[in-house]
Amino acid sequence: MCGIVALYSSSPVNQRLYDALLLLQHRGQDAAGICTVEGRTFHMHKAMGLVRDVFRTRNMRDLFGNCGIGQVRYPTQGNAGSNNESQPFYVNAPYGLVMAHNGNLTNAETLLWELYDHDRRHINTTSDSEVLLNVFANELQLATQGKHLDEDCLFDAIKSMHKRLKGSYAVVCMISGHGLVAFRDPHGLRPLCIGTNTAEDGTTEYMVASESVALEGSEFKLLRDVEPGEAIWIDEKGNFHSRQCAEEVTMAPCIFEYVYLARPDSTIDGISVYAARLRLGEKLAEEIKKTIPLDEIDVVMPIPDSSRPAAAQLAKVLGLEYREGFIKNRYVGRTFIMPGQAIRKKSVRQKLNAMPVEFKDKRVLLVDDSIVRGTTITEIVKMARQSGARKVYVASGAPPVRFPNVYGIDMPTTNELIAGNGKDVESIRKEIGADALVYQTIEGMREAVGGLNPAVPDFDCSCFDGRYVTGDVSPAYLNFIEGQRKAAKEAKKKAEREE
Ligand SMILES: O=P(O)(O)OC[C@H]1O[C@H](OP(=O)(O)OP(=O)(O)O)[C@H](O)[C@@H]1O
Ligand SMILES: NC(=O)CC[C@H](N)C(=O)O
Ligand SMILES: [Mg+2]
Repeated sequence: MCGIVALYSSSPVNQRLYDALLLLQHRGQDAAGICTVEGRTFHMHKAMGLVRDVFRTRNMRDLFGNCGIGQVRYPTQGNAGSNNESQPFYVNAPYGLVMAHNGNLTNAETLLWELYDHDRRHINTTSDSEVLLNVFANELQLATQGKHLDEDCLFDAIKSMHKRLKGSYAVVCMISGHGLVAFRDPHGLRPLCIGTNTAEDGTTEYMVASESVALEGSEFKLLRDVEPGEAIWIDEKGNFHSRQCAEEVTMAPCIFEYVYLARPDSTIDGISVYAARLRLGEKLAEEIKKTIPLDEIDVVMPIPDSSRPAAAQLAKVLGLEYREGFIKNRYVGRTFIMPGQAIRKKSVRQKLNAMPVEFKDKRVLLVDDSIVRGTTITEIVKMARQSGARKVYVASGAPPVRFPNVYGIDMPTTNELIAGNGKDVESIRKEIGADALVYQTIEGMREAVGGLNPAVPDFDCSCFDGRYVTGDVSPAYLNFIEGQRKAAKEAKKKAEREE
């Protein structure tokens, strides 16, 4: 889950791309990059770090042009912590292409060898996004052979590309001299929306972004979501074209966007993330009623930040007091999307601090949006007890996360999940040291989110139910990923020892 953005305007875009990336920062903290185009020349700056650290005034000044794309990265494949794998990626033929990707290709390995052996293309990193760019480049090259690039050949190229790719991909791309392209995979796994604005000179400006919050922050109006499988093209003259390019479309956006990933003030596929979180709180309240006598709970507390709407609504529905017992250090980023378990663990304590006055002799119900590796909640339960809580109950707005995610969230192996390998709730409760543990049900979660837009027929809930909508994720593939992860960890340890 990276954040991506594209902007087409009649005036310079550098500052507004920067501002949009700041609004998407919660989607990726590893690296950031912007590429603009001036005439046929690309200007790019990208590096590891947060948006505010990556871009200095001198870098911003060099980003000339009225069209551009940007990305904030949260790595899922390839090297985390590598400057070379920050995005956008560039390839010089055909035309000159730059691309930013949110998602994860599940057949990157196969494509890599096809690109070497058959398409004669060189990939210089271990990122699946560079693979994706080169598949697109190859298909565009073939579709435009002996022709000028027009709507038909561009969309034909995307059609052929969809046939080769597996996994999740929301993409923004610039073709030098030919404008801006954006597309979404046939399941719509990762979000992508379009907004418009009327510029001072009366022309229409377009922005495409992972989340509507990025559009609104730049005073754009949300036009609509990009449909699963659809591609849009804003040509060099500013004309808008769109076409469905996938043969089979089965919409199933990732439900985890609503649970945790997206900002609450975004609307994705017609569903307000905030409204979804309130309803997740209501559904969770029903489960609590079945498990913990309400007169044994003195106070409900959120684990800041993402669980706040659900916890507040849950407290309201149950008629319980809602208090903020944990204060968040606003200068520490999101813990879950940090690379490496050691840094995640350390960050929880740096990020959240308990206020003893809210805990002393109380029976507290702590609500989090999700429990994934259990890093946060294990520390938090300890902190609540150290602060004098008499009883510590825990409730999770999402069901147990039992299966790896292969569509752009970094949970690649079952063994690192606290509920992995079918572990029962009682064992998890003991492991986190809570007096009671209540999870949302899968049906409750689906109803809470899906009930807000019946036009979304299905959701990807693979990390909860093990059903992978792309149909190509076998146990052998999951083992392969697990092996890759282990090898990467060992290589890193070895490198550290040799340093
Ligand atoms: O079980 P874990 O592996 O610890 O992961 C789950 C936790 O991580 C996330 O918080 P995070 O600190 O990333 O962000 P937030 O401030 O948006 O809640 C999420 O909201 C849970 O609190
Ligand atoms: N989370 C994402 O969207 C990651 C994009 C890409 N797979 C990478 O690792 O850089
Ligand atoms: Mg959290």
